[in-house]
Order: sequence, then structure tokens, then C-alpha cells
Amino acid sequence: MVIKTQENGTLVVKEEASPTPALEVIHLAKEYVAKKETKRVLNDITLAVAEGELACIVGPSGAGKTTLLRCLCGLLEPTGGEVRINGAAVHGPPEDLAVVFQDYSRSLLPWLRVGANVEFPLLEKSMSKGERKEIVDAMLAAVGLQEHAHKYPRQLSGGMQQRVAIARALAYRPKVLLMDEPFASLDAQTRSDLEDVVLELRREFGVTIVFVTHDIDEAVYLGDRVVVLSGAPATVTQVLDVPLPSPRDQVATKALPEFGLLRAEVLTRIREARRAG
Ligand SMILES: Nc1ncnc2c1ncn2[C@@H]1O[C@H](COP(=O)(O)OP(=O)(O)OP(=O)(O)O)[C@@H](O)[C@H]1O
Repeated sequence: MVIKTQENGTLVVKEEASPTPALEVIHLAKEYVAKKETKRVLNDITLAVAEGELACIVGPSGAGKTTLLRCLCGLLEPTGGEVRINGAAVHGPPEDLAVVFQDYSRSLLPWLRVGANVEFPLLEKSMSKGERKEIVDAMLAAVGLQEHAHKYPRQLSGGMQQRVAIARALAYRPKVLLMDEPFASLDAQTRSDLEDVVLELRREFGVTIVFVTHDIDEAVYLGDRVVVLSGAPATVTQVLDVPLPSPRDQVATKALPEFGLLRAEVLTRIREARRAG
């Protein structure tokens, strides 16, 4: 990064190292072997997500989005290339990373109350009961569920259960939050409410977010950038900046002509990717 300053009327140009991205994907490749056949799903994926950025990943169905996310969170070992979180190579689930999956009903522990579900990942940290309670209360308040701590997950709606899953992920204070189509099985109204919860939490906690979605409106509404993957084997075909004003608003932002143009651009890129794949 080049920084220019004026010192006593003289222009001073200094070169400073760019900050390490929160997440780096470097020439990532992944092959599956099934019935003696090798199938390449990810092909030379390179991208960087800056600290505090919200990057959305879209692509044709079956392109390899979930495979990419599983490599990012260390659940899958890549065939080639590397993933780095805050500069450290990932070989297994990293400490400062949390994931929210689509299927909230399977990610919450049904025998634990909501508060205990959020507290669960904190049990392995050296914290007092009081400190844990403080975090649980703050996280449930952040997702609007402070009144529901004593309930079991089955007593909540799908949208509320997904709020619990988000509160639990954030309770761990991750630097990077990965979200794999987290709202795909929710109704449209709940989905848009939760999109705003994500934007608010990002503002409040400054967490870096990688958000995989099928929904182009969702990607443009949430993202600082939208990363478009090609069909399998997936590679990055386009990275679009989303220069829409913040804070975003479900009605006002989506009514902007720029929103429509970006949406059309992403859709065109995905269609091209599907045709080429
Ligand atoms: N464990 C596995 N073994 C073999 N092939 C797999 C495995 N997991 C995924 N695949 C294949 O890899 C390809 C990409 O799958 P993946 O689920 O990553 O794509 P996706 O983009 O998330 O899909 P969708 O858009 O449907 O959610 C698919 O063809 C899938 O069948």
C-alpha cells in the first residue's frame, strides 16, 4: 500500500505492507474420488477477504460452493493449494472461525435449552460461569431472543432456531464467520429479517463474513463484494464490487437503480458460467 503525506510542504511517499486478509484462498483445488473415478470440483480458486468484509459466493447449482466452504473451515483437506485464516494455514477446524449451516434443526442440540446451546462452545474456554452467562445474554440480545433462553429449540420457529445458531456461532467470538445458505429453508419475510440481523451483527462485532447463497438478491443486498463461481470444476469467474450505500434497507436499497443493475450483472455472469460449465 502506498501512503502519500505532506511534511513541511514536501510530498512524502511511503510504502507500507498491506494488512493480512482475514481469509485467503490460494490456488485451491479439490478432487473427489468415487468408484475409482477422480472428479475435480474446485479448480485453482484464488480469493482474499479483508478483515470486516462481507463476501457473498454465488454460482450455478452443483458448482462446488459447499465443497469450497468445507475446505475453508478445515472439514475437507484440499487436493492442492492452501487456505489461510489471518495468515495461518488451515489444516483442520481453526479456532477463530465459526460456521452456520442451512440445517439449523440438526446443528442445535435438542436436549439443551436455547441458553445452554449458545453457551455450549464456551465450555471448553477457561471462563467463569458468570463470564459465560454475560456472553450468552449479550448474544441472545443481539439476535433478539433474550426472552427465549429457557426454551428448547423445538419450541421455536425455524427462523428463531437459526437466530440461536447465529448467536452460538458469534458467542465463540470468531474472526471469520462462514455461512452456508443459512436462510435457504426459511420463508421470505423471515429471511429478509435475518439478512438484516447479519448486517447488524457485522456492524456490531466487525466479524469477517463469507456467505454462500443461491439467491442473487440476497448476495447483492448483503455483500461488499459478490464472488461468482463457474460451473464444476469451479473457479472464480468474476468478483463484483457492491458500492451500494450503508446501512442497507430492504425496501430503499432494493429500489435503487444500481441494485437492479448489479443484480442483472450477477445473473448474467451465473448464466454464462452455467453455459460454459
Ligand atoms: N463426498 C463427495 N464425493 C464425491 N462427490 C461429491 C462429494 N461431495 C460433493 N460431490 C460432488 O461435487 C460437486 C459439487 O458439490 P457441492 O455440494 O460442493 O456443490 P454446490 O455448489 O454446493 O451445490 P448446490 O448448488 O446444489 O448447493 C457435485 O457434483 C457433487 O455431486
